[in-house]
Amino acid sequence: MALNIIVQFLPMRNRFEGKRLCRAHLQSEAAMASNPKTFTFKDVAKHNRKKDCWIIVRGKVYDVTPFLEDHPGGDEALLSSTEKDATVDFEDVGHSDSAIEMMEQYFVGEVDASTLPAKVKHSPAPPTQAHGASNQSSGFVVKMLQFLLPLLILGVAYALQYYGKRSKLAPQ
Ligand code: HEM
Repeated sequence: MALNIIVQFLPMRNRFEGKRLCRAHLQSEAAMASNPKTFTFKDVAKHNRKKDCWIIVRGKVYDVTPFLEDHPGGDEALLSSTEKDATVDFEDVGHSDSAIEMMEQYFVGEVDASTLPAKVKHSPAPPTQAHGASNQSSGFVVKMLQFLLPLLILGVAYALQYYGKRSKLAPQ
């Protein structure tokens, strides 16, 4: 029943998008929408080439091979998003609503979340105590030099002037 409703709806959607699809295609598309295929991460990661490029975004798998040439962000952005969970990369770009709508046509299934590789933490390690201390002391030395250097120059200038005068006054 649900499948029939989807099959009836899909031709309208595809006519609107200017596509002509046969009934068998529509039925398989409808079946996939109601019962998506589940892939392991390893299976998806195999599709990592220009001629066969799959990406994972928010747990869903997209075959973006036909979109590589047309992707406004370039094919490299999509190719470098293979073999990983590209959700963060995708979201960092701030894709528009129309980009998100476009994704639907490349949807091929879902990824088994338990097969995804563990997330790598990219946050920088907190500075160690010794590192922080050496930074603080070098900052202090720089400040002292900034204060002392003009005084030192003044002192030398004064001393030169003083000894210059004395040597002039001294009997020949
Ligand atoms: C099925 C998946 C994707 C679709 C349908 C898609 C679609 C689009 C579209 C329509 C744009 C134009 C701007 C917009 O409307 O937001 C765009 C830009 C872009 N996309 Fe994607 N994209 C996908 C996946 C990705 C992924 C995984 C990356 C990885 C980083 C990516 C990187 C970019 C970049 C860098 C831009 C250019 C942004 C700019 O110049 O401002 N896209 N994409």
